[in-house]
Amino acid sequence: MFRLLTSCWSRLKTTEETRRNATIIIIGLNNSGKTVLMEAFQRLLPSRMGSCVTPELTTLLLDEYEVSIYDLNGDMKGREIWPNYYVQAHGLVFVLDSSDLARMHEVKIILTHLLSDQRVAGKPILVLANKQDKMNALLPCDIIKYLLLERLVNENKSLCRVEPCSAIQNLQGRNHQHIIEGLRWLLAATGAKYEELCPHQQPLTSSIPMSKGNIKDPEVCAFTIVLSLPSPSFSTRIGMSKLKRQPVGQQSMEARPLKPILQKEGLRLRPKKNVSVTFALDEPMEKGECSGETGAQNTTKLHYSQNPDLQPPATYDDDDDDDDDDLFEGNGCKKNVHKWTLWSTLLKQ
Ligand SMILES: Nc1nc2c(ncn2[C@@H]2O[C@H](COP(=O)(O)OP(=O)(O)OP(=O)(O)O)[C@@H](O)[C@H]2O)c(=O)[nH]1
Ligand SMILES: [Mg+2]
Repeated sequence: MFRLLTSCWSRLKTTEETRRNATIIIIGLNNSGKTVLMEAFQRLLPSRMGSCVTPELTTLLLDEYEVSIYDLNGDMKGREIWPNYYVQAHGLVFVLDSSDLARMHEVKIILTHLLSDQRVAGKPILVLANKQDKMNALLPCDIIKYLLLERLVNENKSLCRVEPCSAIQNLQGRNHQHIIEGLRWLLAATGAKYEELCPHQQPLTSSIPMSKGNIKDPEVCAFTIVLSLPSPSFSTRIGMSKLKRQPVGQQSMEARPLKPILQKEGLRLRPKKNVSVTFALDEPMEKGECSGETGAQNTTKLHYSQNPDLQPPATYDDDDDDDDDDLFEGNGCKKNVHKWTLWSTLLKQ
C-alpha cells in the first residue's frame, strides 16, 4: 500500500515537473463572447486552484500544459492595456462575433493592427469565429476573405488557425471539440522552446501599464516559422515535429508563405458546413479550391471538418445541393449573391 502511494506520488510529481507553462491571451471586440468562452474552458478543463492573481487570469491544465489564460476586455478602455500582455503571451486567441456584420470592419482594423505589432508578429494566433449558432453568422471561409487573413498572417509570419464555434453551446457542454482542439493546436504551435526564447517573463498585471523600458525587445521573442513539407494529415494534426522554428536571425531556411487549409473529411468540399482552417504550407492546391483572390493555386491543399450541430448561415442559397462546391470555385462564393452584396458594402467601408 505504501509502495503504491509512493509510486502515485512520484508519478504525480513527475507530471507536475514536466508540465510546460504557456501564457495565452484572449482578445477581441467587446461582446464577441470572450468571457463566455473562458467560462466554457473552465468547465471543460481542470483548473489550477488558488492561482488567480487577477480576476482576468485563469490557469487551466490541458495535456502536458499548464496554461495561464488572460481574458481581456474588448471595450476601448480594455484595448488600451492589451499591449501590456503582448510580450508575455506565447500565443493569442482572437474571438470575433461571426454574426455581427456591422462590426466586421472594426475587427479587420483591430486584427491588422494586432498582427503587425512587433510584439505579436510571429506568434501563433487562434481565431475563433464565435456565435456560429446565430442564423446570420458568416462562415470561416468568408471571414478569412474579408479580413484578408491569409495576407496578414503571411506578412507577419504568424501561424494561424480559424475555428468556428459557439461559446454559448460550449458552455452548455456541446460541440466543445472545436475550442479544445483549437487550444491544443495553439499550444503545440507555440513550440517547446518558446520559453527559452522569452527568459525574462514578468508577472502580468492589468493595472500597471508597462513602460517602454520594460518591454523586451520583440525580436527576441519573435519566431520565423519555417514549415517543412507536411504530410496530408498535417492540417488535422499539426504536431511540433512538422514545424521547425528558429529565433529571428538564426534561420537557415527561407520562411515560406502560409496558406489556408480547410480541414476536410472525405474528398468533397461542403462549404455550407462550418469548417476549421489552418494556415500552413501544403501540397499544391487543386484549381478552384478557395482562396481565389490571393493566387494560392500553386501551393495550397484544402481540408475541412464538418460541424453538423452548428447552424448553417441562412444567407446561403439552399435551393440546390449541387451548388455546394461553387462557394469555393473560381471567384469564390459566387452563388451567394445575398452575401456578396453584403461583402461589397463592407469592402467599400
Ligand atoms: N448566441 C450567442 N451568444 C453568445 C455567444 N457567446 C457569447 N454570447 C453572448 O454575447 C454577449 C457577450 O458575451 P461576453 O462573453 O460577455 O463578451 P466579451 O467578449 O467578454 O465582452 P467584453 O468583456 O465586454 O469584451 C453575451 O450576451 C453572451 O451571452 C455565442 O456563441 N452565441
Ligand atoms: Mg468579457
